[in-house]
Amino acid sequence: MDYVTAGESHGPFLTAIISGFPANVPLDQATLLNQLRQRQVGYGRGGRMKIETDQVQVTSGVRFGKTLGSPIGLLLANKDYQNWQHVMSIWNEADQNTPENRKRTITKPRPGHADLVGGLKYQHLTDLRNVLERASARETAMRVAVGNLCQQFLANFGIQISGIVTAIGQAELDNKTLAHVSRAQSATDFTTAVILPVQASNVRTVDETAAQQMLTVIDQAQAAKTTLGGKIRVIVQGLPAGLGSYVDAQQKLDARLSQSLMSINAIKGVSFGDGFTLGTTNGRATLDLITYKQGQYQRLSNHQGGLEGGMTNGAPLLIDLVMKPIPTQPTGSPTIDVQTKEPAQATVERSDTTAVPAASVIAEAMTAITIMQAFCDMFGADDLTRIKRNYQAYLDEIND
Ligand SMILES: Cc1cc2nc3c(=O)[nH]c(=O)nc-3n(C[C@H](O)[C@H](O)[C@H](O)COP(=O)(O)O)c2cc1C
Ligand SMILES: C=C(O[C@@H]1CC(C(=O)O)=C[C@@H](OP(=O)(O)O)[C@H]1O)C(=O)O
Repeated sequence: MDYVTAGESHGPFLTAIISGFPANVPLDQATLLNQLRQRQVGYGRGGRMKIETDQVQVTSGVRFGKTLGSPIGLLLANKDYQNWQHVMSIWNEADQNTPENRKRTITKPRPGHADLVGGLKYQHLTDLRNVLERASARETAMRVAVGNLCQQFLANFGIQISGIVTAIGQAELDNKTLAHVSRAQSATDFTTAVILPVQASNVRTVDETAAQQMLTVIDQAQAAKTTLGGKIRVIVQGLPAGLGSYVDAQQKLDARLSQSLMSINAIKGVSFGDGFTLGTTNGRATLDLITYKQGQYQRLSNHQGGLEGGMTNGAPLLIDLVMKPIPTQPTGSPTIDVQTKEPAQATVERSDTTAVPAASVIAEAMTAITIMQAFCDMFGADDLTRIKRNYQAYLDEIND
């Protein structure tokens, strides 16, 4: 299974083509649309999210609610395109010289964005909009759609992925709450508790008090005309041991997950299990000791985050991400105009105060894509029933 997306932030559509998605997988449209909505509604988003109501259309590869095994086409209209038709004109060269377009031409690169280096690399210095339109995180709407189809596939095997906000700026979940959501004493404890964010808060965290603090720091940042980043924990429950491999660098699942999660805009770090604290702990305290109970190998702890040697070990995956603060500052930031080479203020368009809640949804999607790829590598990718048979045979073999 693989996919490609296309689309500019203010262009007419985002599109995706997914190839190699197995046949006969039931898909639910409401689940797909709800996941897209989750990406949009996070507290701290700017004006753009008031314009859009992301509604993805499935254009191929699905019939009567089930996949056909043929490429799945997805189409998502940017409502904001109505306001940008001339600026984003696809064929009409004359549109380049309208006063409206001249006003929207960008020559003052924003630090923290792809603007400057993208302009140098692709020869777009006369209008950096040619860079930022694709570098924008708008494209992640389509990745969430692709990822949700993967989540729906994985649900057939009891695999559940939760992306939870653990910090926004200084407002952080306390250690006890963090431990509660992810560091139970044995691997089996995890499978009983499905982790869901507190829905009402719109910050996708798991604790009401922390949610209130997060809302407050977002309001404070907005009032102070600055922006915030934060942290996210992704938890994957219900995994079999053995996804990924130790035999080739490219097959290592921790490496593949890192690549896919780091590809989310503004994510600056990924760690697994106890992560960076492993570097300051002694070895004995970090081992997840092995037991054998009721015909299954189990672990007494989960310091490694469910991965050993590039493979899942049957414990839940625990992945932490850090997101930098939104780079565009409401008051602008000093830069250099690439036409005049003179100091200038970077271009400011409307912007989010924070997008950590949205990124937690995108993180679920990227994790689902990578896990599904590893799953299909191992159990096949043609037909759901056959994949289920292969999966069951493997479980019977390793659990005997
Ligand atoms: C969901 C989401 C929304 C974002 N919204 C904005 C925004 O409104 N303004 C902004 O400056 N950056 C925003 N970003 C971050 C930029 O896209 C990102 O920092 C930029 O493309 C540079 O990429 P890098 O930070 O990965 O190096 C957002 C990121 C995500 C994931
Ligand atoms: C459009 C989305 O996020 C955008 C990501 C983004 C950026 O620079 O990454 C900048 C903003 O775009 P605009 O300039 O149109 O307001 C965000 O709104 C989205 O998440 O769907």
